[in-house]
Amino acid sequence: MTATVEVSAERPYPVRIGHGLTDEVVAAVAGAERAAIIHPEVCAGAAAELGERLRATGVEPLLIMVPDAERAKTAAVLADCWTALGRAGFTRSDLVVGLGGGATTDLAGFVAASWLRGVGLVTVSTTLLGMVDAAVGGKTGINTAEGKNLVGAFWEPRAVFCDLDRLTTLPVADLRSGLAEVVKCGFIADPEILDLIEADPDAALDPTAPVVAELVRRSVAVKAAVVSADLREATSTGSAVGRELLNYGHTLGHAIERREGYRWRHGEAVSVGMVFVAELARRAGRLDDATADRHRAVLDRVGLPTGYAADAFDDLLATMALDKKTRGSTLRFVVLEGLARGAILSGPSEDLLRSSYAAVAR
Ligand SMILES: NC(=O)c1ccc[n+]([C@@H]2O[C@H](COP(=O)([O-])OP(=O)(O)OC[C@H]3O[C@@H](n4cnc5c(N)ncnc54)[C@H](O)[C@@H]3O)[C@@H](O)[C@H]2O)c1
Ligand SMILES: O=C(O)C(=O)C[C@@H](O)[C@H](O)[C@H](O)COP(=O)(O)O
Ligand SMILES: [Zn+2]
Repeated sequence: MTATVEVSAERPYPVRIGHGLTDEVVAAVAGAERAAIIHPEVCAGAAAELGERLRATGVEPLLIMVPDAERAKTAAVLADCWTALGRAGFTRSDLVVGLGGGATTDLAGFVAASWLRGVGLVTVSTTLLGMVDAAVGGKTGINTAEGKNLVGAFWEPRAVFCDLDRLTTLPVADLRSGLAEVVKCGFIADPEILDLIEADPDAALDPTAPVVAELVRRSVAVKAAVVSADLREATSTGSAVGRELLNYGHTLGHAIERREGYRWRHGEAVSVGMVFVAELARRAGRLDDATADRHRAVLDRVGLPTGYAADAFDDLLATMALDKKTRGSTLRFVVLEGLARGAILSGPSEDLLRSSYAAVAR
C-alpha cells in the first residue's frame, strides 16, 4: 500500500511512501529536458537504472556521483556539482534529483537551491533517516570546518519518494540511526510511535516488518505538520516553539558529530543529545522523571548510544555556541515539558549544562 503525506508549505508537495515507486519518480521528472541525478556510489546502480528510465521518456540524465555520507556535504563537492551542471548547460527548466541518504539529499537540495538561484528538486530517499526526516522538509545544506549544516537554504522539493524496498540493503547501524529521528518524533509529537517501538524493538529494526512502514508514515506526518506550519523556522517566540521543535536533541548532537569528525552517525549523536536535553529539562524543573527516564530506556532498547566522553563538555559547549538556535551569546535548547509538549529553554547556566552533561558522561 502506498501512502501520501502532503506538505503544505509555500509550494505544497507530496511525500509518497510505499514499495516500487520508480514509475512515480519518472513521472515526477517528466517534462524536464535534463535531470541531474546526484547520488553516492552505493546508489550507482539505482541511479543508472533511473537514468535509463528517464532517457526513455525523453529526459536527458546527467549522473553525478558524490562522495559517501558526510563527505558529500562540503563546499568542494558543492562546487564540483556546479561545474558538472555548468558543463552540461543545465537550465532553469531542468531538474535535480537527490538519490541517496540524508547527506546526499542535503547536498543535492543545496545544489538545486543555489544553481541559477533555484531549479526544481525531487528527493528519492534510500535510508530510513532520509525517509522520516532529511528528504522531507526542504532544509538543505553543507558543513564547514566550524560546524554542522552551517551553510544552506530552505528549498522545497517538488516531490519526495520513500521507497521502502530500498531499506532492505541498508546496514542495521544506519537503520538504527534513522530510528533516533523516529524516536524524536515520538517524544515531540506522536507518543504512539514510542509505544510501537517499545512493544517490539526488534521489529522496528526489521525493514520488512509492517511496523516500519507505520513508523515511517507517522514520522513523516509529524515532520510534514511542523514544516507546513513553519517552513523557514521563523516562528519560535519566547518559550513557544515552531520548526525548531524538529531540532530536539540536535544542539549537543551536532556538536558530538563535529567532535567525532562525522565518524558517528547523525542519529547516534542525536540519541545522546536527546538523553542530555531530557536531563537538562528535568533539572530545570520543566520535565517529569518518568518522561525523562523514558528517553534512555527506549533508545537503549534499540541499541542507540546514550552516553559520551566525560572529558568532552568544554569542547562541546564551544561548538554549541554556533548552533543555529543560539542568539548572540544565549544558547537555546528545545526541551519537553511533557510528552509532545515542546518548549524553548533559553540561556541555561553553565553549571546547569555541566551537571546535566554529567548524566550522559561515561
Ligand atoms: N535536511 C534535513 O532536514 C535533515 C534531517 C535529518 C538529517 N539530516 C542530515 O542527514 C544526514 C544523515 O542521513 P543518513 O543517515 O541517511 O546518512 P547518509 O546519507 O550518510 O547515509 C548513511 C549510509 O547509508 C548508505 N546508504 C544509503 N542508502 C543505502 C541503501 N539503500 N543501501 C545501503 N546503503 C545505503 C550511505 O552510502 C551511507 O554510508 C546527516 O548529514 C544529517 O545532518 C538532514
Ligand atoms: O527539519 C528540521 O528543521 C530539523 O531540525 C530536522 C533535523 O533532524 C535535521 O538534522 C536538520 O538537518 C537539523 O537542522 P539544523 O538547522 O540544526 O542544521
Ligand atoms: Zn536530525
